[in-house]
Amino acid sequence: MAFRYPEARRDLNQVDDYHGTKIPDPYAWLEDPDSPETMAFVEKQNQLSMPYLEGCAVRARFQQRLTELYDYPKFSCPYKRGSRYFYFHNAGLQNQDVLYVQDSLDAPASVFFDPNSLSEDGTVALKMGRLSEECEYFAYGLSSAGSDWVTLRFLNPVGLAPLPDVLERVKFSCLAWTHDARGIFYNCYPPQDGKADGTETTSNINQKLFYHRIGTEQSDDVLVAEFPDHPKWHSSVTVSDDGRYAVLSITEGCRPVNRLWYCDLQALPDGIQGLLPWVRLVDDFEAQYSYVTNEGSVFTFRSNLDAPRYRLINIDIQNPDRQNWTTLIPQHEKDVLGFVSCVNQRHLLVNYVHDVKDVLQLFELSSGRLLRELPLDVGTIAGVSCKKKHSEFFYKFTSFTTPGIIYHCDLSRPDPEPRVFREVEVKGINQEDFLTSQVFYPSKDGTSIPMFLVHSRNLERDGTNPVFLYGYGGFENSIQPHYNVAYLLFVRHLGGVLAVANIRGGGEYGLTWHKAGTLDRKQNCFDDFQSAAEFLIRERFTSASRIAINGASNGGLLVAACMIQQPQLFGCVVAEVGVLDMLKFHKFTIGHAWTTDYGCADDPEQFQWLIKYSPLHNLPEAPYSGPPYPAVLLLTADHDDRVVPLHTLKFCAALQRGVGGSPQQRQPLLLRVDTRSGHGAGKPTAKAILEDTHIFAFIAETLKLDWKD
Ligand SMILES: O=C([C@@H]1CCCN1C(=O)CCCN1C(=O)NC(c2ccccc2)(c2ccccc2)C1=O)N1CCCC1
Repeated sequence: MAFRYPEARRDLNQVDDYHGTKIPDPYAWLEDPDSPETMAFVEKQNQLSMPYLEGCAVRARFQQRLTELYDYPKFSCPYKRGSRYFYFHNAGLQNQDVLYVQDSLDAPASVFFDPNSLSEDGTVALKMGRLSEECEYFAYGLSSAGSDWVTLRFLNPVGLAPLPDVLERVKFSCLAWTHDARGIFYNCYPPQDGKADGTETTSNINQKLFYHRIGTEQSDDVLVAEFPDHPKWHSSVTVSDDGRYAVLSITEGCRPVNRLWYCDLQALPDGIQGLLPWVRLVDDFEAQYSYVTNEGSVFTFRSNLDAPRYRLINIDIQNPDRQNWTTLIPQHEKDVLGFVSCVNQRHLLVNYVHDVKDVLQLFELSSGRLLRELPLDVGTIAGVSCKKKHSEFFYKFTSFTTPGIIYHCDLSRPDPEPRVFREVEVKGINQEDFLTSQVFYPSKDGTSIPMFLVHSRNLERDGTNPVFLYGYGGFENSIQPHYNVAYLLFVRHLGGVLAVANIRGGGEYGLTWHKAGTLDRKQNCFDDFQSAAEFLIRERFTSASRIAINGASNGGLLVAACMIQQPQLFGCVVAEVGVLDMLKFHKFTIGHAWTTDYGCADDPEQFQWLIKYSPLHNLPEAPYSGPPYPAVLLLTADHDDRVVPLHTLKFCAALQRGVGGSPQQRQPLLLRVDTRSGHGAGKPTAKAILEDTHIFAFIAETLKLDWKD
């Protein structure tokens, strides 16, 4: 059935000039989230989309099964702090995970912090938390309605008495106690005009680094670093394992590179009283240096300096010249060095990523010698808990079909073997029903791209199976196997194939893989993703009209751009919180940080890159007579201050006008704007279940899939 889409005013006077090229922006009025006209547009879109989504044939069935399956107990690794253990737990359907504490691993646990008590709808989330070294205080950051804005508060871990200290305007912040527990390093932004609740689009610049002393007012906090000449810089402090140094990492945007400054806190005659006398160990943006540990003046960093797959280097800050730097663990010839943590004083817990699958090894800190490999199935390490001063550590394993297994290893034992500490089962779904495989397919330029496939064991490769193809492709973000019950329901009850394409732009093979999907090579991401669909069709898993593509954030850009480039290749597109206006993204909230992957339209050459694929600027104009577009579901939310909703609102208006008016367009082009919700982090379980239900019900409806028990 054809749809009548809401009329959206086109302001034909709104034309921008990019280095001589005139670009109309008729829906620019949708950039004001508070205008009555924008609010009316959102309301009309929801009035069209919500009845359709609620009316999808499998919606109730999917929601019921998803709720049942979601309702399994979730645990984080335990964290030993002081003499006690802390861990996050969710009974199954709680909106937010709860932080528990126990005196020993098998002692009864009690609630330490329960964010669920802080809001009726579960939209207040615990974004960050940090106990001081000897558990004198617990600092924690709360965010509301999905916004990136955080309010920091403190409580006494014994008795849980709240302290009066409150720190506001915190965002993208570190949280680092000095070991004397007298105070904490954190970041905040200067006051701004207008709202700061996550519905505003105001640019986030001039982030500063402060030191807050417990028991004082935020207005008395000590400004310890600021960069007035570099408004886009972010800073982040780590306090060294021995408590002596404040290690400062400075980034500009999202490139995996940073300056590395430090301050010897013991050398401060009067303690932290003002801007710190930072020593600039590395004062350029040529590479990334992440603090691992230090033995006295010898610091170990994970770095990509001359090592796109990363390596460990040692820098003696007494002999800081580059020619004195040494390699502790050289770059692996194929695998990417992932996280590295010091444990048991003299060991390094080292993660490698081998063809998108995790490996865990133990090395000797003093020599960089490999001691042993820790047993791990094919999948992903979803969490690690260890400290230099502890001999024991925990790690959590997950995969597409394993919800979570937590291992415990104590290196002080004579035979330190990891043992299963906790394994959760999901009732009602049988791991044996699913087959996970990894394939490699050629992209347009011949590059071999890995892709995970999950489907039922008895799948017929007759070209008729529905496919849910997911991708991201940016910011060095690797998409590794992860447990998602909605994916498993799609496979089990809608007879689908889950496909996760590890396209360029991610970090799957290190920096070269990331760079190959950025700036003037961004089209590689789209080629890789379209090639994934072509591969699945060629290999007779499916056919174009049975393919649903999904991506969020940078992944929303991915699927929107691929749809526009090859509308006949897909049957359904679900674009979540996407970056869709590539000419203006840098103007809003933290968008300026993404120019490291995308470039910026303010630059004439980069404008030429962006205008070629920007979804908002490459949609067909009415009257459209090309191939019908797939069914489209666009999702965004009113408190998304990471990727502001205006991207999706403008794109929706242009899509419904450009394509929606065509008589050949039978599939729906819908937008759903959620409320009291944001980019994704901290989303309450109830909202997550409803959103996944809408997504898969929409896919089932538009691909005409039947539920099979
Ligand atoms: O949300 C995003 C992107 C993807 C990764 C994080 N991100 C962000 O936009 C994160 C925004 C805040 N942020 C920075 O601007 N630099 C980061 C950082 C994050 C990842 C990689 C490098 C730097 C930072 C700040 C302080 C200290 C340390 C790091 C950070 O968190 N996008 C939305 C759509 C396009 C990209």
